[in-house]
Amino acid sequence: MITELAKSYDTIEDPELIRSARVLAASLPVHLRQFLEEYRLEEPSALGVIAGLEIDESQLGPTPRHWRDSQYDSPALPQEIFFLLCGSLLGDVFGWATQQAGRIMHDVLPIQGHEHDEIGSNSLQHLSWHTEDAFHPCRGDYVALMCLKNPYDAATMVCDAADVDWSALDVDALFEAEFTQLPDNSHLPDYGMDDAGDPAVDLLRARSFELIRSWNDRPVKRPILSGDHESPYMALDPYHMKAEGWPARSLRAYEGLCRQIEANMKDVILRPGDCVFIDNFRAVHGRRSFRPRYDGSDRWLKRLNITRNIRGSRAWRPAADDRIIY
Ligand SMILES: NC(=[NH2+])NCCC[C@H](N)C(=O)O
Ligand SMILES: O=C(O)CCC(=O)C(=O)O
Ligand SMILES: [Fe+2]
Repeated sequence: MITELAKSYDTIEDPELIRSARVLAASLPVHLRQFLEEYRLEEPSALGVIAGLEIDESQLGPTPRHWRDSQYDSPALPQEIFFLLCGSLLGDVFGWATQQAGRIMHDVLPIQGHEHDEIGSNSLQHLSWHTEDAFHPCRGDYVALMCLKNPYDAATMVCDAADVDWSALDVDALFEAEFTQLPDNSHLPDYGMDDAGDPAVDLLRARSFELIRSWNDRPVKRPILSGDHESPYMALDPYHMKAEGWPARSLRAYEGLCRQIEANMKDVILRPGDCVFIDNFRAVHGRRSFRPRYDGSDRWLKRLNITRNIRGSRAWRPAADDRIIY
């Protein structure tokens, strides 16, 4: 089915394909749809894995040197479609104007020159654990990763909120709007920008970069936890947090949470064909360091952001069916 579908599209970014995704997903096997629906509704785990998708590495060809080189003629288009359909059963996929040139399907791969930068395309330096897009009020409910290659078993790290002993923490303090979360580096023009080839889009993107940059100067105070006090949702990216001026109680509560998260972090090694859905409210994640090769055989993942409430970002999008947040 996905091989047939792939013949009709040039790129996964085709708005017609993205718009049809949930309708097309109705043709996926019922046990798969059931699995994703239970994962979404019951929250049995912060991690849902669909394994067994066929990947022929010889057919994939070399890992691109940059996400910029991957959008057209993708050798993995059938797999990308499968991943899109599965993700669309959890919610609506979306992208950021300020990340990977406003694409919806991201690449996670090591980029030459980024080895020691704090960004997903680094390698020799670990990627410190975080909530995906923690700084943004429109952050996704899920961040999904599909593995195409991982020859040296670089580990993704995940901490499930279910493994945190909330009774030992000052949960009430973490529900208070006392915490400053700054934008992460992947939304900086240096990393995320590319020419759209359309002056109107380029102008909108420039405004979006400027808005996000302005949050560095005037950080908003927000809670780290939300939802149920016994089994809370969390949003934090400590690398991009500034503890300056926080009340002593808030700081203590935050440090206690970070210690627990670090103690409960687990390695998950993605294998080619694994589609991993991370609950971005119930887990934080990161990645261990590895040595990149830059010879075409490097680790290569695809990434999707998924929201259960696309209307929540309507003020940030030019049209109801536009999936890019500006
Ligand atoms: N601590 C961090 N580095 N947070 C940001 C995470 C990486 C970011 N999502 C990226 O695409 O690169
Ligand atoms: O590479 C991984 O396994 C995770 C990447 C990630 O968390 C990110 O790019 O934000
Ligand atoms: Fe991430």
